[in-house]
Amino acid sequence: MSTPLLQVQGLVKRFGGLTATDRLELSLAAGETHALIGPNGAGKTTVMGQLTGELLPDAGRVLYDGQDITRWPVPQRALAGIARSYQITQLLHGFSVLENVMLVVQARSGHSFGAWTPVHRQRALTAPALQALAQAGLAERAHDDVMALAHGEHRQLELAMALAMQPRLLLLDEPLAGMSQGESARMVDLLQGLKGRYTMLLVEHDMQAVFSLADRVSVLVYGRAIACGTPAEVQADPAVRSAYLGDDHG
Ligand SMILES: Nc1ncnc2c1ncn2[C@@H]1O[C@H](COP(=O)(O)OP(=O)(O)OP(=O)(O)O)[C@@H](O)[C@H]1O
Repeated sequence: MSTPLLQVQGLVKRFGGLTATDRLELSLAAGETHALIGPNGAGKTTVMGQLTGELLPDAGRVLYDGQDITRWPVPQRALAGIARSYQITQLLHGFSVLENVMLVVQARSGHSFGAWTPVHRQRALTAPALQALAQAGLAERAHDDVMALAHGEHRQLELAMALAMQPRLLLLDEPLAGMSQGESARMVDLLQGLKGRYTMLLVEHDMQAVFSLADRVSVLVYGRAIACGTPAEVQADPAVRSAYLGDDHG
């Protein structure tokens, strides 16, 4: 069996007396879509933060492509291909959708394009930015001001910006949050189209979406993974049903 793209081993994160991540084990094969679910406060966002490098664990290791990245800072992980898509509050207003994504491409490229002619520079940034927008279903909005986007399109732009990082591991933090039914269905379709091309870790409260998208699901309760398996296995697990899916409540 090939090395998993992501391995989380014995991860622990404490906030004072609270153990938000409790000896977590997680493994994602390359190309897998893995959902992390659990009730409010279970520790899902805290895990995401430790994968991006925004939070440092108190114990345990994070291995990415076989390398120990536990202490790597955020930019190093991003350049290695770990991208997080979550609600971005700092879009550049007054700039187009395309220009906002081009800035991500420029940051990702790691150089200033100083020696390039404007035409070459423009092309080097535009083509990958347009490709990311197309993958996120926003190509036709490329030249509109970001302010003109509807909520669902805003979330698509966040996905495009994560894709512009050319990730191998895509961390999706509640991509359906606040969406209408129609917008959710569109986003699920888009994510369905990305399946297999990226390794994805999905945190999401919409169970219908989770069970339709994920190859495997890990269930977190009080920071601990109480179950991990296919959507069918997890839905049938008695511990999951009583702790999370509300079996006890009919
Ligand atoms: N910076 C922090 N300082 C102190 N406690 C924190 C901090 N961040 C999270 N917590 C606590 O850690 C626990 C896990 O929080 P976390 O946000 O990771 O849960 P979650 O599963 O993402 O919840 P939700 O589904 O509501 O987003 C919660 O009890 C939360 O209050």
